[in-house]
Amino acid sequence: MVVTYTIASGKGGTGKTTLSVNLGTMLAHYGKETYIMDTDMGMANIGIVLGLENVPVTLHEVLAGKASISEAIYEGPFGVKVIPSGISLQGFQNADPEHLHDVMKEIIQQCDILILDAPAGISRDGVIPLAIADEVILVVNPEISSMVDALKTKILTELVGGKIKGAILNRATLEKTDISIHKIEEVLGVKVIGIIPDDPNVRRASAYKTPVVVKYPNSPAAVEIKKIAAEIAGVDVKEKELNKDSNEKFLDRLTSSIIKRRK
Ligand SMILES: Nc1ncnc2c1ncn2[C@@H]1O[C@H](COP(=O)(O)OP(=O)(O)OP(=O)(O)O)[C@@H](O)[C@H]1O
Repeated sequence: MVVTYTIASGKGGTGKTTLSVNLGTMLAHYGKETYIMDTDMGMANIGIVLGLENVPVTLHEVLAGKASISEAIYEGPFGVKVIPSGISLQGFQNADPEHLHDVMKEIIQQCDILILDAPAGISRDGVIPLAIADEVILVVNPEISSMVDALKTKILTELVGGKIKGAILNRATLEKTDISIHKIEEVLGVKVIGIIPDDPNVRRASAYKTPVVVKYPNSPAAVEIKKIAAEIAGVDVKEKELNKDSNEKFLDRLTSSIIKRRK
């Protein structure tokens, strides 16, 4: 059965695109036919982070009725399929998000998992990916403003009949001021399904237009993303593949520090 996940947050810059691209890449690596679609049509980033910014056909043209979806599918790392949105404002203006559901129906005929990278903020168009996915994953940073916006996104998702799978804490640090997992779960009323550390390798990898799980597979952020992907894919990934040993101390320290903290 196909599963569609929307990666959302409310607040901008929490790591939605980073997670969409890296989770999608790993899900493909673990044998799932995975598609990533950039539904952030105004501020499209997936094409940029994967070096697909100059492709001739994007989701914009498909939603404007000028191209078919098969023309807008590109191959990414580990065979993940990518449907970028265009970067031109004209293309954005011509695209009709109301057609997104029909496009999605076509794609799910050919894949196991579809990941929708949602736009930040609460807009009419931004609500569509929250409503049409099977499950929404909230990406939060360990700060109050991120939590407040994630809570709004959760409420909005439920209002439009969507379902939340859980939250991923991204850019976690050992700072005492970081919000604890306990607090996140209490405030959002959802489970935290992954903790990804703040890791300079993420930005380093994006300079090479390559996901961190590919460029720096043993970095702390990559290891945690691989764990989340393995869980979603339902595969038992060997510790060697996760490079658990070399990262164990850092990640264990980070996780227990975050879990223990109470605000
Ligand atoms: N775990 C991390 N460690 C360090 N940097 C990170 C991490 N996750 C994301 N970043 C960086 O944070 C910035 C924002 O990430 P990203 O573009 O994925 O966020 P976004 O939520 O998709 O943003 P937008 O709302 O603008 O679409 C990028 O520069 C990215 O490289």
